Amino acid sequence: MLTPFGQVNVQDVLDMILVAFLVYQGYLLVVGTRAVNVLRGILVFAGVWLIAEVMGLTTLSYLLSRAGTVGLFALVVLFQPELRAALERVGRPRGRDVAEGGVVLQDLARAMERLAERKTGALIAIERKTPLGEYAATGVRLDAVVSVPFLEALFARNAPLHDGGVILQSSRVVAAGCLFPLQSSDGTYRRYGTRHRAAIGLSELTDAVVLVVSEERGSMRIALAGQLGPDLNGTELREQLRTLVYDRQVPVNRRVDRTPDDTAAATGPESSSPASTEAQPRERA
Ligand SMILES: Nc1ncnc2c1ncn2[C@@H]1O[C@H](COP(=O)(O)OP(=O)(O)OP(=O)(O)O)[C@@H](O)[C@H]1O
Repeated sequence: MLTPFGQVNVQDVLDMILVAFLVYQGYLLVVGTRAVNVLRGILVFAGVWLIAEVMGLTTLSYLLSRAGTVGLFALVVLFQPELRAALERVGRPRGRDVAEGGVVLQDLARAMERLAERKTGALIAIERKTPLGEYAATGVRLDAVVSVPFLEALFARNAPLHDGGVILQSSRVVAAGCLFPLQSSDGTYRRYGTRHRAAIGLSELTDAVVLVVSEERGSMRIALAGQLGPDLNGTELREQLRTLVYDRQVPVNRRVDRTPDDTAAATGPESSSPASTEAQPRERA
C-alpha cells in the first residue's frame, strides 16, 4: 500500500501494532507505582535531548546522551524490585492467578471475621482498575502476602500501622497506615465516623472495593462506588469478594448487592444510603 510515508506492507502494520501493544503494557506496569514519576522525568530528559539534537547543540546533546547511558544502568539498579515483580507478573501462568486469588480471598475474609469478632477496627482497600498508588504513598510501603496473622497484626491496637487504611494490589499488601479521602459529612452518611467515611470517600473516587470492620459494632461492610453496603456475615463477605474482585469475569463496576430493606430505603428521602435501614452507628454531633 502506498501512503504519504512511502510503501507500507502488512509487516509494517503488524510491527506498529505490536510496538503500540508493548508500550501500552509497559505503561500499565508502571502506572500507579513510584516508577511513573521517574518515567515522566525520563520523558522530559528525552525531550530536552531531542531539542538539543535538532538545534545542533553538540555539547549538550553529547552530555545528555552519555548521561542517558549511565542513567539506564542506574534505573535497573534503582527499580530492581519493581522490574522483578513486573517480569514475574508477565511470566505467571493465568491458572496460578486464579488459584492464588482463591487463597487470598479466604485469608482476607477470615482476617476480617477475626477482626470483627474482637471488635478491632480495620479499613482495607482492594485495588481494581483505578491505581491506588497516590493513596499508598500517604502511608508506609509494604510488599507482603495477604495472611490472617499479618492482617491481624497490622490492625492490632497499639500496632504502629493500625491507624489508617491498608491497600491490597492483587494478592499483595502494598501499603498500610494510608490516608483515604473522606466522604463529605453532609447528607446520608453524616452519622458515620471517619473510618466509614474514608471507606465511602475512596470508593467514590476510585473503583476500589473497600472493606471496613467497625471497632464499635464489630460489623463487616463493603463500600463500593460511593455506597456503604449492609452488614455482612462471613459467607456473604466471601461471596461479595468473589464476585467483585476475585472472579475476573464479572464487570468491575458491579455494585454491592442490596438487601430488600436497603432497596426500599433507597426510595426514601435520606436516600440511597443503606445506613438508613441498618443498625445505626453512633450518632455524631
Ligand atoms: N481519612 C482516613 N483514612 C484512613 N483511615 C482513617 C481516616 N480517618 C480515620 N481513619 C481511621 O479511622 C479511625 C477512627 O475511626 P472512627 O471511630 O472515627 O470511625 P467510625 O467510622 O466510627 O469507625 P468505628 O465504627 O470502627 O468506630 C482512625 O483511628 C483511623 O484509623
